[in-house]
Amino acid sequence: MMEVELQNITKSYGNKTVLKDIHLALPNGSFTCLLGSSGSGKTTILKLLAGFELPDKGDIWISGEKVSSNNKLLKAPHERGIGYIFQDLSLWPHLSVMENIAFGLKIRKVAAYKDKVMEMAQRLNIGETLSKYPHQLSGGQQQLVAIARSLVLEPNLLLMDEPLANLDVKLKKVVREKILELKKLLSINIIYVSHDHREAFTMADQIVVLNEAQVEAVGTPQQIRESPSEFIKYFIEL
Ligand SMILES: Nc1ncnc2c1ncn2[C@@H]1O[C@H](COP(=O)(O)OP(=O)(O)OP(=O)(O)O)[C@@H](O)[C@H]1O
Repeated sequence: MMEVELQNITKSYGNKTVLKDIHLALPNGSFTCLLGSSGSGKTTILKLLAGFELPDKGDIWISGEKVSSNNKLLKAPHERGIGYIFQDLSLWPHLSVMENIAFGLKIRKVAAYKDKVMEMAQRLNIGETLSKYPHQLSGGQQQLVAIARSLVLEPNLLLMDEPLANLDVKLKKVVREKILELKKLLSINIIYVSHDHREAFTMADQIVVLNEAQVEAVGTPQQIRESPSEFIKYFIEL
């Protein structure tokens, strides 16, 4: 089954076409990286999936359900079972780590929220930080809090927009390994935006390369490496 399908999606802002007749199908259980230069429409795809923006044309399907059709919203963002992690983590500075991670669960009135928060924090090795505040944590720990806050809501699909961009090389490695570990453990679908092709090639099982509002190539890292177009050779420095 396809977890996500974009069918003939077109999106413009003013007279600028950001996505042009995009067709994408991402199978269940996949870890997909969207690669492409700045302004190629990667974040726009995530926003369309999350329901924060609507396409001008085309249908979007998530977990077998049509969530938008042309510029009509059929399923609201909070009903889509999606977690979203921005580059700017948007942690609440005045709330403890425990309260940050519990935020969505409390809104949903989940009675056993403390147990769920503690279990997720243990999995991510941030159990010791629960009573601290975001400014008392390292960049990597803050990143893990943002990931915990999304995963504790048990989304089917996790959208990550350059989540490691602000971390140093060592922390990047640690968080990257954690993400892969969780992906296996929770069998969650991930769509991950990156500028860094090395990151994409080591983490993803499917890569989508965007170029000038269109899909340049889709394939496993091996397929992309074996038959790269001229643009991909240039972009990825093959
Ligand atoms: N709300 C908006 N209003 C007008 N233009 C927008 C809006 N959001 C995005 N754009 C434009 O759409 C294009 C694609 O933006 P998008 O953020 O999807 O690119 P991206 O591939 O994620 O880029 P980056 O790698 O720099 O984050 C850019 O030219 C951007 O300026």
